[in-house]
Amino acid sequence: MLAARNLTRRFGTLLAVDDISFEVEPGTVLGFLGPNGAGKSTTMKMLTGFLSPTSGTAEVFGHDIRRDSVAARTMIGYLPEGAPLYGELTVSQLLQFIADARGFSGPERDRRVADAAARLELGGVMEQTIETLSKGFKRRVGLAQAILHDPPVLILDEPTDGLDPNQKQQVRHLIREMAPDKIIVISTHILEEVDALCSRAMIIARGRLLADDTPAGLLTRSRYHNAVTLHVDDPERSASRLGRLDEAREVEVRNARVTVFPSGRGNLFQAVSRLIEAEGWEVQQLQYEPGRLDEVFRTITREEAA
Ligand SMILES: Nc1ncnc2c1ncn2[C@@H]1O[C@H](COP(=O)(O)OP(=O)(O)OP(=O)(O)O)[C@@H](O)[C@H]1O
Repeated sequence: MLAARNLTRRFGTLLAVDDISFEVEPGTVLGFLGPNGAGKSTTMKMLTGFLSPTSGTAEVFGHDIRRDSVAARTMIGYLPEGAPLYGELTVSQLLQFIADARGFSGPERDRRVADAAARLELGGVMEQTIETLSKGFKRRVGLAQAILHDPPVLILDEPTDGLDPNQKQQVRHLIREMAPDKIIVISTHILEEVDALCSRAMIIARGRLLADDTPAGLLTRSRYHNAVTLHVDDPERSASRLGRLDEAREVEVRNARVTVFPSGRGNLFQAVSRLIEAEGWEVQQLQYEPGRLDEVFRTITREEAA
């Protein structure tokens, strides 16, 4: 497994990462969420041995990243922020160089390079120098070098940053495909990505770990969790009627939409549906709300700031 043990990093007087600890098992895609400057990249750099912690450490399947660095790094594939690469090399040269550095030679080296290139669809740019590639292709070359040795742990700093919608889908598909037997840690600003990809999510702000849960668990913290939203012709009148339901705790009207919050008694969705039918309301849209991740994110990170 991958473990962070009291990871802490200072830059001068700035406490960028403040005593972060967690453990991750194979089969997990862990998403780091947080505002700009929260400490996500710094945490990832320390997990990969790229940056020394001020205190604390990380462990990869029992290998301490500080004391047993080579063994730990062998088990990690890392996509750094911005994917810094050697611009003057061609994609083929870079991947061969990485394969050499990872200890492969002969046909095995060629097979690894071909396989990583195929998985990231780099076939058309293999002989192009990296500095002439588009941002999305650079990102994909960065991903190819991270997965080339098929490591059990992947640390990917904003893996879909700069990719067009098709490429985003393709990279998410690749991550999902690799997920069952690996530990994958990604950082992202895209909340829908957490829902689509992650089995676990951590919210980090000001260097501190503020929430550690499944995406579904985070949604239960939303005030919209289990609420019902409807688009009706006369929202104010409907809202006042809906507010009298025993199943409703509170009603809110916003942008001509009525949201009814559950009291915890009975089934709110059924009660709202029955009322719509009984009253003969014209309803354009009726929606059950699992919860809103953007609201949970804002609430948790704002509470911290306050
Ligand atoms: N080498 C460095 N020297 C000084 N300060 C640094 C250094 N690296 C990072 N920081 C600071 O540490 C804090 C955390 O930065 P970090 O890059 O880890 O945030 P992040 O969560 O990855 O942000 P983003 O979402 O914008 O990528 C920021 O305030 C940043 O300016």
